[in-house]
Amino acid sequence: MIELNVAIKNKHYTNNNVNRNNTVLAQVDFSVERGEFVAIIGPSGCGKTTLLNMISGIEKCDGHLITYDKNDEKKQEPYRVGYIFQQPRLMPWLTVRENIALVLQSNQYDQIELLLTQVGLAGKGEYFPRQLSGGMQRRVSIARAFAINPHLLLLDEPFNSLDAPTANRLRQLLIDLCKQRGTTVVFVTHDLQEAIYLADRILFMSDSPGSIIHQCNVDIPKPRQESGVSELKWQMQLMTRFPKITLWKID
Ligand SMILES: Nc1ncnc2c1ncn2[C@@H]1O[C@H](COP(=O)(O)OP(=O)(O)OP(=O)(O)O)[C@@H](O)[C@H]1O
Repeated sequence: MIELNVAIKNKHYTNNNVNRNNTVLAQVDFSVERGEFVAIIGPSGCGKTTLLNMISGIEKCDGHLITYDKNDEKKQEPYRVGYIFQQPRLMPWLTVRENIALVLQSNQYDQIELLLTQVGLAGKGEYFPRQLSGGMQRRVSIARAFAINPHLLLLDEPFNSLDAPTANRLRQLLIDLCKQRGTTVVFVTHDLQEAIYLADRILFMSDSPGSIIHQCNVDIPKPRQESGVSELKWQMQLMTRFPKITLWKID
């Protein structure tokens, strides 16, 4: 069953200061199945964040078609989209618990402890963001996104600039939470190995203006081992001539 349909003819920004239109996306068409984990990979500046912003509704997209599935058992509820940004974007003056409570109704606060335990932050609810490491702050942003139990979760290079073991632990945490809840995911990255480790399907974006130029299913059982991921990475590189590769080790 289709969860998300995207049909964007083109998206441009008007940069008044240089009196120019900048076309960022052109002919971006794809669908995502319910419960599917799709990674979108492309070079810096090809429009990945813009695409997520359009899907989430942060960015206006008049005339484009972005439709969500309102399936039977959930159709009485508002459609919920979670978004994990490149930076954790926590409110520095609020505690961990208060940062998560921001997205909840007061009758849902009892979930917070369970979420903190699930992301490995039991007992850290009264800490302020400045008292946490970078990896712990990302865990809070993951807990906050899952707190609304999203139908669709969008992630924009959420594990950038973390050391490899921390990033690997958070990737596994993401896989576990999505599996438990059956969350549909669109995950943006510029790291092919990360995409292969996480995704059921990878969409490759061209350089600016961005459009989808290839797609590949990742038919390796999870949990994925480093050898299988590396082998598929080289095959995909050959097939797509995708130039930007970051190597990291799966532990
Ligand atoms: N609000 C804006 N106004 C004008 N131009 C913008 C705006 N937001 C993004 N752009 C331009 O759109 C293009 C794509 O930006 P975007 O952030 O979507 O790319 P990206 O693929 O996510 O890049 P990265 O991987 O480096 O994060 C860039 O040329 C950028 O300058």
